[in-house]
Amino acid sequence: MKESAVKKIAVLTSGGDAPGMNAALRAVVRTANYYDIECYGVREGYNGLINGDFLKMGPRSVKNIINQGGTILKSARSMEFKTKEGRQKAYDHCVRLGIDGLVCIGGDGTFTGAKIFNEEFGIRVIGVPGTIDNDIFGTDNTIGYDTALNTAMDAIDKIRDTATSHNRVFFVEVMGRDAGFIALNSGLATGALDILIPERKDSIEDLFTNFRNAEKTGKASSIVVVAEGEKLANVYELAEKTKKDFPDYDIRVAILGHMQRGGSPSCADRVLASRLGYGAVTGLMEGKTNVMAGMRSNDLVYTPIEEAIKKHNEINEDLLLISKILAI
Ligand SMILES: Nc1ncnc2c1ncn2[C@@H]1O[C@H](COP(=O)(O)OP(=O)(O)OP(=O)(O)O)[C@@H](O)[C@H]1O
Ligand SMILES: O=P(O)(O)OC[C@H]1O[C@](O)(CO)[C@@H](O)[C@@H]1O
Ligand SMILES: [Mg+2]
Repeated sequence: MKESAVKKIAVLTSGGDAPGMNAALRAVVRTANYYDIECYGVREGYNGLINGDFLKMGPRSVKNIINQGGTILKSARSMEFKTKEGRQKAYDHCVRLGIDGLVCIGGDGTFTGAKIFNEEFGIRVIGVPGTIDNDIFGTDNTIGYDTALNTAMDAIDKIRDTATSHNRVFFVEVMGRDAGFIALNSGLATGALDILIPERKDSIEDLFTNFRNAEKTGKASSIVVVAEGEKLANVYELAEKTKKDFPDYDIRVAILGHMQRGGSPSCADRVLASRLGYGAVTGLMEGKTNVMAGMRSNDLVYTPIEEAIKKHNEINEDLLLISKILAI
């Protein structure tokens, strides 16, 4: 490899934590070490950058974390980084330490911040997609999504046991403030009667038609999976509306919540995190900046951050159709 474009890099985790962030951090630190690049960890996302909360990291600083959920660097949603003054403080710390490249592990908000930081101060930045939401263009999956999906699936399977035993209808809310990927795939995987996601315009009449069709085939219990960001109504309102039209239904609501963000990363997430962490460091070394390292069709690819956040991963409408056909 020709001479590296960076000599001293920093890495941070930001936004909602995601299983596999630690595996990505490990990959960044150890790849940097392999290529003789100094590496600093930044605590608590962009807040640590603003407050100068850096720690020098070497191969042993990331021992025993490949299998750990959460992020040992901790994460934050930093309001101050959204201000010019906050970013100036962050840049001053980078200059003081001689940081010439920054690896930002997080979601679309984290990438937006990284892009602005790069454009304002010229410091090299590279994004690693770490979010359970899977809402980033330029990578087939984001780190943490597979684990969260499996956590949601396991939980809904358990709800199915009790729903079936009591002939009940369950509205289950899964995470995704603006994205329906977890809802769509966990719903398909658990045989949900209906799946409601923010990317699609849903109607209560369609939902009720599904209930009626299910009744006709003798279905005695049902699960409806609803993304947190569903626009039609939240799970409690959906349950209330349904009860009005179907007074005989015994309805319950379950919100899976933050359990979906925790836990040991799946094999797929650990492999993805290792490959993208490696790709982030080698990308910076090759002089890449303002891009995200992603995995598409099993290949490491770099996408401009602008595209990664603007294009948003597309929902596969076929999955909704398949789910509808198979659920009744
Ligand atoms: N417009 C912006 N300008 C500067 N910084 C930003 C901007 N948007 C987001 N950030 C920074 O990125 C952080 C993380 O963003 P956000 O809270 O949206 O999470 P995320 O990275 O999208 O992850 P997830 O959606 O998985 O929780 C914000 O708290 C903020 O510090
Ligand atoms: O933990 P917080 O800050 O309430 O954020 C919750 C949001 O974060 C996410 O889990 C993504 O990290 C979204 O799915 C969810 O809407
Ligand atoms: Mg986000």
